Amino acid sequence: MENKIQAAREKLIVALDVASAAEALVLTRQLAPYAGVFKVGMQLFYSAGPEVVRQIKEQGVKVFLDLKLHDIPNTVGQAAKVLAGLGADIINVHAAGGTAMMQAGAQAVKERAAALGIPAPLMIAVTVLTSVDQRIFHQEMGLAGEIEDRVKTWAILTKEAGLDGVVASPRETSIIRQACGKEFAIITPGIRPAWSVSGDQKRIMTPAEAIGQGASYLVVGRPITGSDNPPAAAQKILQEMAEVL
Ligand SMILES: O=c1ccn([C@@H]2O[C@H](COP(=O)(O)O)[C@@H](O)[C@H]2O)c(=O)[nH]1
Repeated sequence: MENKIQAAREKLIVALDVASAAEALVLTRQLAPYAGVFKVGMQLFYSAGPEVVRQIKEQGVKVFLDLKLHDIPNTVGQAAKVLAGLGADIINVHAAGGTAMMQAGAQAVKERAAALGIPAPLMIAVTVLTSVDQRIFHQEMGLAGEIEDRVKTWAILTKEAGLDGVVASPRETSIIRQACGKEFAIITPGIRPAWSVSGDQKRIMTPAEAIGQGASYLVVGRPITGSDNPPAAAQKILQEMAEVL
């Protein structure tokens, strides 16, 4: 079982959606025994600045820099070059920006990492946000068809553009895995243990279900960070993941 707990730890990403480096570092120290990767999103990055990436990495964990770049190819390439220099282990763009945009980001990241002599971070594309359901997809976004078909199309586009994987709901994991193969990274937010509330997340699964579907990584934020006892919540999730590995 200890090996399975370790394997689950490598797959658990904690979303540090907090307003300061101090809060993020307290959570990282408390939760590092249970999670191998910590996610810096827009709230933390915009409030604490780039230095927070290095501070979190000093705790001996990996960093997923979740800034979801989405702009014209030149702008994304230049921004990705800056982000690659921060030492993050995972960086992302939006698949909706298209092939040229994704390639510009991926190429800039590889070149920058090579110039610095550091390992290139995984370059990942966000497909359809997990807060989107069929109604929002059709009526508000004006998009036709089923969400899972769009996710599959964008996952294939992402792979063909040379990126390493996608962010998607755990509900689309098996369809992506079939289309893109076992080496393709599938990062799944929208994780809700049975004992937690869904909040703004729409396309959700439990940690055990997501692992059972073949997700590479599970992103969990509020069920852990919003709990009265974050280490206990993380341990419970880790145990649930390990049981199906
Ligand atoms: O489709 C997406 C893409 C990114 N996220 C991010 O994941 C975490 C989830 O946090 P919870 O508190 O567990 O809901 C959050 O940082 C999002 O920005 C996502 O949820 N869905």
